[in-house]
Amino acid sequence: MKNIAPVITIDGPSGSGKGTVAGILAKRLGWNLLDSGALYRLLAFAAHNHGVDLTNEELLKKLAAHLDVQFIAATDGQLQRIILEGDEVSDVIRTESVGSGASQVAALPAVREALLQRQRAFQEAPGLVADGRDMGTVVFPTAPLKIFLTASAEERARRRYLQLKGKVEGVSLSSLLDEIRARDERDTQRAVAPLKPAADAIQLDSTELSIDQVLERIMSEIAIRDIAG
Ligand SMILES: Nc1ncnc2c1ncn2[C@@H]1O[C@H](COP(=O)(O)OP(=O)(O)OP(=O)(O)O)[C@@H](O)[C@H]1O
Ligand SMILES: Nc1ccn([C@H]2C[C@H](O)[C@@H](COP(=O)(O)O)O2)c(=O)n1
Repeated sequence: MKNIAPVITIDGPSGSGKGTVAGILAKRLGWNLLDSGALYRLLAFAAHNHGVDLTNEELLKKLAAHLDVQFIAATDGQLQRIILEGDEVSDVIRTESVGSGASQVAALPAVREALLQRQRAFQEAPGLVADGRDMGTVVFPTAPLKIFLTASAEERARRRYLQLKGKVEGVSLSSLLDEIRARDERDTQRAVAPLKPAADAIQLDSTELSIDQVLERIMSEIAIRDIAG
């Protein structure tokens, strides 16, 4: 039964709204959720804690293969929680510096290979919503619905600024825009599994759309395909 569970993939650059939309969609459908970026973030965070250099592909591959992580599904009153080696890290892995480290380790082929099966194991009944950079191109290439969600870099930086302002000290719109552009460049230009739309993905530019409007568009694609029962 495991591999026939349908998958909806949502790929796109940082700050385009993938995680937000994927979380709401999974809850609405009662499906499982894979936040694949969290795995790369966890690896970068664990590497830092264990003193492993972010360019040491051999050691990172081993760390990725043995990453002791637990995803605790969201409930009505609580967001999804992530536990790494016994400690809750749901918030600390969300900083832009961990994101940048994640983007560096994600460019290493051995790391991607080590995390592949772990990601595919999330494909369980009744279905899976998976967000990331290569969900539709590499991890779930036969998914019946693939969304490629974008927004202008300026709008993505603005969203991130609003998200972090008041929570993180010294956050500035211009440095967030620089970081977003640097991450876009690394994620799209890497040799292995670069960020790009799958040939059969529906491209959605959310620059001028609210979260509800994005969800509405995706729900109509789900209805057209009749994939959620
Ligand atoms: N359509 C939208 N309009 C306005 N704000 C949005 C929209 N979509 C998402 N946001 C907000 O933008 C911020 C970033 O969204 P989110 O974390 O979902 O992006 P992401 O693509 O998953 O980023 P990352 O890949 O870095 O994890 C959040 O604060 C979210 O509430
Ligand atoms: N499927 C994925 C998911 C993430 N990454 C890398 C590239 C991102 O910059 C970084 C952090 O992801 P985020 O949490 O911001 O979605 O991880 C990837 O290469 N492939």
